[in-house]
Amino acid sequence: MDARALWQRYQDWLYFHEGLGLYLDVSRMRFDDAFVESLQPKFDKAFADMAELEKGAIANPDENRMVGHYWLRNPDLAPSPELTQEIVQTLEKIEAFAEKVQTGAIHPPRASRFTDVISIGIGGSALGPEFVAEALAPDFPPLKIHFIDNTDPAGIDRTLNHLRNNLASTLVLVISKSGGTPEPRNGMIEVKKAYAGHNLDFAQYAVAITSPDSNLDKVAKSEGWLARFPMYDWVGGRTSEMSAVGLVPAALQGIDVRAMLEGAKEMDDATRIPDVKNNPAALLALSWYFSGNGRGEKDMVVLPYKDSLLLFSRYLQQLVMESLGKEKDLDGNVVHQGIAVYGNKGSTDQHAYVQQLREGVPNFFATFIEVLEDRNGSSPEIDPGVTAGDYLSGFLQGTRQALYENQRDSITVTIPQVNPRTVGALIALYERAVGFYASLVNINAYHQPGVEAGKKAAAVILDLQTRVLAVLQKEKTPLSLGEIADKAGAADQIEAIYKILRHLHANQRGVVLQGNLGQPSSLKVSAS
Ligand SMILES: O=P(O)(O)OC[C@H]1O[C@](O)(CO)[C@@H](O)[C@@H]1O
Repeated sequence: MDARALWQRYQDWLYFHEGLGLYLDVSRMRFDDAFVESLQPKFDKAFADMAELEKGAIANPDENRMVGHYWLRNPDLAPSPELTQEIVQTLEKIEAFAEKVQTGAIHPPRASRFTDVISIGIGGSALGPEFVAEALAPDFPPLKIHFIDNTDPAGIDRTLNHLRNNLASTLVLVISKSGGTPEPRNGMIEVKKAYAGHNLDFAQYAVAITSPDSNLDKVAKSEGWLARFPMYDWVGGRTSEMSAVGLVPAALQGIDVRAMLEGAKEMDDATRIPDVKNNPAALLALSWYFSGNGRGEKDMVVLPYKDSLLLFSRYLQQLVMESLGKEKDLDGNVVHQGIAVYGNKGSTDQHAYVQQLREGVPNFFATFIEVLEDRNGSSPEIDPGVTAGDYLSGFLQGTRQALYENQRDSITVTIPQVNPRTVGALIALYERAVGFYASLVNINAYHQPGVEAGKKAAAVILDLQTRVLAVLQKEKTPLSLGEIADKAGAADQIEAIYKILRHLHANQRGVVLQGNLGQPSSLKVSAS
């Protein structure tokens, strides 16, 4: 296509949301009109499915749940007055709590203000808060946020070491929808011990964000934690940023949560329009479908050209891959769906993997996120008439063009600036696009059966560890791995047993390995 025709295509397909100042350009995805036409029946169904879902239909059949994250930003849409009221009241409660913490009306026992906050959670209970903190927290927030989003002991130590002198003024959020996920539970227990080690009463620092009556909720209630906020069963973890999960940490950092909700609401309104060309989420879903033949054959590379949006790709990774990565479709056929997502930020990535994007395996499509405003205030000139922001803008355009010339398609989302409204809108845009795409490929976007397999397998390993340690404690003489496996009644688990013992040995946990470490079968194991 020559430059003139491309310019025409750009204008023909350009979507612009006036209220948000958001543009979506899908002109560099090479679909034609016939393709768009062919997807129309699927889109008719996707629009109808979405309307049902918003009315409260059970859209997550295996978990028998409604899917209502859209109601969080427009509570009047909730299917019952009780739900509407609950959403409104929770938001008011969050704002009141954040204000009291910031003004010192709620303060820790030994300090006049909370200065820091540790947010403990994983997956949907971490990625949204992390993305939003990186994107929107002021340079000098009223409370500085720190995350524990894993069960990595060294990671937990690092966070606690940074806070060693401030623990007495650090609030702790424990975020877990189920209230039973091992990683946040472990984080909570370790942090609780650290507080006890400093003679601090954890309950006076702790806030729970979880489903009412979950294990976490029960602990928080019985121990009299500072506050508890509800997580609703009709909000999935990966779409929970605008529930208490995301709003509590955001509000504590002084981020305008109402503006975030407003931006999301405006985007939700725009993505309700049942017309593909005038619906930005439908345009995204169409582009994804085109690129990967409706089978996820191409990866989504997300490249925001703005440092503060660094974590957007990580956030989208869960939203897209946990929602779309499914073995079976809604009719039970094995389909192995999904779209792989990765990315970091431009122009930084141009000096890393963009080389492969331009010349290597053409197994992806790019999504550029462009921010029109360079910075708050004016920019110095780097060269005559040229600023650092001009470079950034030039690099984005240049990369988009270089990819296109080499048959690599891309989408560009442009926002006027990174602010609570546009971040709320971006989240809402992708949430809806994922919903539409799931409908196009006929899968349930709202469950995650695959994640359970890993959790169950880990539980089996921990149980095996207990059995193996019991065997070793009884024995006087060193045993081979095979002997331990037999005695533990787990002859078929010898490799797992070896790895458990090697890990315990490395951590001086009462296990000694003797022999050639490179030849596991030569090892003799004893309790120390
Ligand atoms: O908030 P929870 O219940 O601790 O779950 C954390 C994450 O774990 C998952 O359930 C997957 O294991 C995600 O869907 C969820 O966001």
